[in-house]
Amino acid sequence: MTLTPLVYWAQRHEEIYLRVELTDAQNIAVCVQENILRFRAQGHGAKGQNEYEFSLEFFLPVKPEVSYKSTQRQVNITVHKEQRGWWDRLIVQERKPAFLAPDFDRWLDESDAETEIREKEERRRLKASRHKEEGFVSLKTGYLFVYNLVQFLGFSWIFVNMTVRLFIFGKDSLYDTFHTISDVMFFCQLLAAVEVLNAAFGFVKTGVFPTLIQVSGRNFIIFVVFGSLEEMHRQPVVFFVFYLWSAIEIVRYPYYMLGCFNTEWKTLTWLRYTMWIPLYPLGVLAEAVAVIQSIHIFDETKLFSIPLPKNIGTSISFSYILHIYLVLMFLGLFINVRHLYKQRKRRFRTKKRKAN
Ligand SMILES: CCCCCCCCCCCCC/C=C/C(=O)SCCNC(=O)CCNC(=O)[C@H](O)C(C)(C)COP(=O)(O)OP(=O)(O)OC[C@H]1O[C@@H](n2cnc3c(N)ncnc32)[C@H](O)[C@@H]1OP(=O)(O)O
Repeated sequence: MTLTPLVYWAQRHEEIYLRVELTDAQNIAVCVQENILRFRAQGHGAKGQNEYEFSLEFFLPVKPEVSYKSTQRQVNITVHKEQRGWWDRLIVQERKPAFLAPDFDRWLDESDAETEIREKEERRRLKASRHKEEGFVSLKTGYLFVYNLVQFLGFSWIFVNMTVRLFIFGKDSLYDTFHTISDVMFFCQLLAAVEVLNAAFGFVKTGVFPTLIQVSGRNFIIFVVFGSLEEMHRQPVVFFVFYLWSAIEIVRYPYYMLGCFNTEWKTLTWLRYTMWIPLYPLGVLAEAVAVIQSIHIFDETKLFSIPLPKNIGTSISFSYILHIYLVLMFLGLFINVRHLYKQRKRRFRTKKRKAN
């Protein structure tokens, strides 16, 4: 006599779930042919240890591929509907066989199943966007780390080179700073333009304006005042400007590098948010000296002077721009000192709050 196990079923829009009540099922054979599912297995069912089998002809077409998973207590079968939809019943016969019952553990009505799909979709979407976000974050971190590393190496080379040369050649080293250092300084300062973009695109949590002032201020000095006037190349002021710039950067960039990995070294943080106090005014002062020294050279050489129509005059000297720039410099100094003061307060206030 054929023994039939108890079979519980539930459906979703795309699948049918069958739970066959057989413990320690072995030699399981499940297949779907001509829309009929046939099951046979040995196991412990309602009639003890025996061979059990059943077959079901589905209400609507299903795919022939069937998957099952056997656990100690039951065999779970999943069948995929040929077409997505909600079935009125499981099998073609209107009268349901005695061994078949709804699986109330998995039972959902149509609208609940739709909600479940929507929730699943939402979860999948969230996971995908989190994945994308994580990918973006790690790409951003990698990019920032490499950028900061390159700048750190560049400015360290400048600082160490200048220090060593100062020790070896003493005062003489002040006169050829431009020749020995300017290439690397050009490179680092050009690259620093990236910082304005970083701030503009929100890659780093900072204002665009202070960064713009910083980068354009320095680039004006190095490319226009020093770069375009050979007479400026041998001025000791080049040494002071470069030394003051690089002194802060060999601290600032490693601070950012650690920040990329949410790490911090307290001494470095303190230096980053303290060294600017003497360095920034000194740096701007050195730059102002350079600008003042260059004024008469621009006047004499008429470099960058703006030609005027003959009836008005000869030309407008670039030194007028430099005078305006001198005023802007101190305005820029004021804006950035205020910005750095706020950053310092924010940094140390958060630290204190965290420590409490
Ligand atoms: C419209 C144009 C007008 C032009 C007019 C020109 C006038 C020019 C006048 C001024 C001329 C100035 C010339 C410069 C002279 C000198 O430099 S003198 C030497 C001393 N200098 C300094 O001490 C200044 C050094 N520079 C800076 O500090 C910056 O460039 C800054 C823009 C002034 C301030 O930096 P900012 O990013 O705003 O502050 P931070 O606290 O450091 O950073 C904020 C958060 O952002 C994170 N972050 C920033 N950059 C990076 C990065 N590259 N990588 C990773 N992370 C970064 C940083 O970690 C902070 O995050 P939190 O730690 O989470 O807070």
